[in-house]
Amino acid sequence: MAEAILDVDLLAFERGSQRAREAVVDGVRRSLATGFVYTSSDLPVDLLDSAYGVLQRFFALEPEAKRCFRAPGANGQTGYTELLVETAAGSVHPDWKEMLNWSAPLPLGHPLRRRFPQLYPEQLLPEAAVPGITVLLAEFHRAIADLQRRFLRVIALGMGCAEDFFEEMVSEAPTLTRALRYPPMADAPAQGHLWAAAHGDINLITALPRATGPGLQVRVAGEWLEAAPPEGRVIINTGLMLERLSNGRIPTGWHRVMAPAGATSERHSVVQFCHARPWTILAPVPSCCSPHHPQRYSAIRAADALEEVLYRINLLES
Ligand SMILES: O=C(O)CCC(=O)C(=O)O
Ligand SMILES: [Fe+2]
Repeated sequence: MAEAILDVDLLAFERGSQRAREAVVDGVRRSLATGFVYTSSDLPVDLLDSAYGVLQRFFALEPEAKRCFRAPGANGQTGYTELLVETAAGSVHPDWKEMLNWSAPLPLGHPLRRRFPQLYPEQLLPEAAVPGITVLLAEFHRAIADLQRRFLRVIALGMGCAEDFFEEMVSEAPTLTRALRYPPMADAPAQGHLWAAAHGDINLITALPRATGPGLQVRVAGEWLEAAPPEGRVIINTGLMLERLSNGRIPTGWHRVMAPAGATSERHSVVQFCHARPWTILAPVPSCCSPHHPQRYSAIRAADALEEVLYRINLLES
C-alpha cells in the first residue's frame, strides 16, 4: 500500500509519450491506495481567482441575506445550506461549515431529469445579491467537470478498463460543485464540532482545486496525514462509487477537515463531486475481480446509493 500521496501530471498523460502515459497511470494507481492524488491541471488561475472572489462576497453577507438562497426540497443539491446542517454519517455533531451548491442544469424534458427530478433541481444561485455569479460559477463548474472527466481516463486504464469507460457514465450526471466556508472554531456554539467530521465521499471522484488554508486530512494506514498539495495542484480523492466499481481495489479516500491547533482564521474551499448518471448500475467490473480478488460488492443503482447517503448525512428532507 502506498503511504504517500503522489503528485502526477495529467497534462503529460494527455500530451506525452507512451512511457509518460504509463508512468501517470502507474502513479495514480499507486497513490490511490491512499484514496488521494495530486495532479497538474490547466484550470485557468484567473477563473479560480474570480470564482473565489464572488464566493467570498456571498459568504460575507449577513446570515439573513444568505438564508434567502436556501432551496427547500433540493436536499442540499443546490442553493445555500446553513451552518450545522450536514452531519457526517456516524457523527453526532453537525459540521461547523456553510455551503453553496450548484450543478449544470439539464433541459426540463431530458429523460434523466424527468426520472430523477430531485437530482436535477432548478438551480438557485445568489444572483440578486452577487450579480454575475451565475455565469461565472457555471463556467467554473464546467472547467472542473472537464478536468475530472479527463482524469477518469487515467483511472479507467489503471482499473484494466478501456480508457473511455467512464465517458458515458459521467456525461450529464448530477455532478455537484460545492463552495464551503468554515468559520473560526472559536465561534462554534459548543465543543465537539469539527469543520468536517471524518467521511468518505459518496460519488466516483472528487476534485479540490484550491483551499485558502490548511485543514484537510487524509486517513492513511490508521494515521491522519495533512493533504498539502504543491502550489497550483488539484487534489483528487476517491469516493464510494469508485470503490464499488473497482471491487475495492481503489478504496474510498477517508478524510476530515480540522482547524489547525491555535488557528483563528476561517477557511474557504471548493470541491466538486463527480457523479455517475443516476440510472447507472454500479457493479464491480470484471477486470477488478479474480480468484485473488473475489467480488466483494453487489450491484446498486447510483441514484439509490446516493439517496441512502443523503439520508445518513442529514441532507434528505422529509
Ligand atoms: O474543504 C475541504 O477541503 C474538503 C470538503 C469535503 O471533504 C466535502 O465537502 O466533502
Ligand atoms: Fe469530502
